[in-house]
Amino acid sequence: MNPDAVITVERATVTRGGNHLIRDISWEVELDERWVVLGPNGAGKTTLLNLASGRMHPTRGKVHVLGERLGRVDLAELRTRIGLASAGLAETMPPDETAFNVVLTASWSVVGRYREKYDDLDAARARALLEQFGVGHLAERLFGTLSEGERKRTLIARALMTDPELLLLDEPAAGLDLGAREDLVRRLSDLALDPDAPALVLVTHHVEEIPPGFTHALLLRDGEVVAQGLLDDVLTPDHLSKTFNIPLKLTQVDGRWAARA
Ligand SMILES: Nc1ncnc2c1ncn2[C@@H]1O[C@H](COP(=O)(O)OP(=O)(O)OP(=O)(O)O)[C@@H](O)[C@H]1O
Repeated sequence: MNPDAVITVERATVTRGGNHLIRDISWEVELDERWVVLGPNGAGKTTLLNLASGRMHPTRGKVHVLGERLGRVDLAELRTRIGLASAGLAETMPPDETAFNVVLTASWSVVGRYREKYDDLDAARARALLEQFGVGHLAERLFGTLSEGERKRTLIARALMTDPELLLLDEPAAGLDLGAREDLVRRLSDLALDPDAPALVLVTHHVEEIPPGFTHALLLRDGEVVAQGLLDDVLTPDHLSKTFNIPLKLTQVDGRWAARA
């Protein structure tokens, strides 16, 4: 096995109720890579992320995450090594905890303060991460009172709290206004360019949301791979048109992509 691989998916198929959510997918992510998974609604992006985060097993094929084979490993232990930020996770956060506690409690893999002990280093890390994602001034605000964009940034800070080896971001810019999206893309670009950052996988529907510094892309359609590899090789008008089933023009300016019909 490749010692640098953090995710290895070998011919994985996931079937539910007779439907293939993904079909015969092979994919490898190495520790210094930053991947974008791009595709239309229903393409299988979240399913692939669920495999990568140990939240789902393949019906057929093999998946290794951080050197562990899914199905043969304690998933609770594995998940502490993986940071995940998704809309589904946002809903499980207690609205009456502060943003600071939402980040801090990740160290115990819990969502609310109870009797766990946190030391000063944990508290300092939580504050630094909130600052890094531009929500340091909201540390004492209740999570339920934060805007969509502020909540998303808080959850990315939470996902990084345990210093994970792999960070998975499921549509982090969905629902954000233009200013909030641009701010988030810039912060994710800083993260992508940081050599000490974990391996990154970002799921999105929009090429406009790809932060500079991302290195690879996987394009999905109907549960199958249209193209995958280095971002510049994969992001072509032809591949993108096939992925979204509509003729698309693609431009790249200052490291940012844009697509239109
Ligand atoms: N439990 C299930 N049973 C049957 N079909 C399912 C199940 N879960 C997901 N699907 C279907 O599998 C396909 C892939 O779903 P998935 O959520 O992975 O897509 P996605 O690319 O993340 O979509 P979106 O961009 O809309 O979030 C969809 O057509 C979805 O309806």
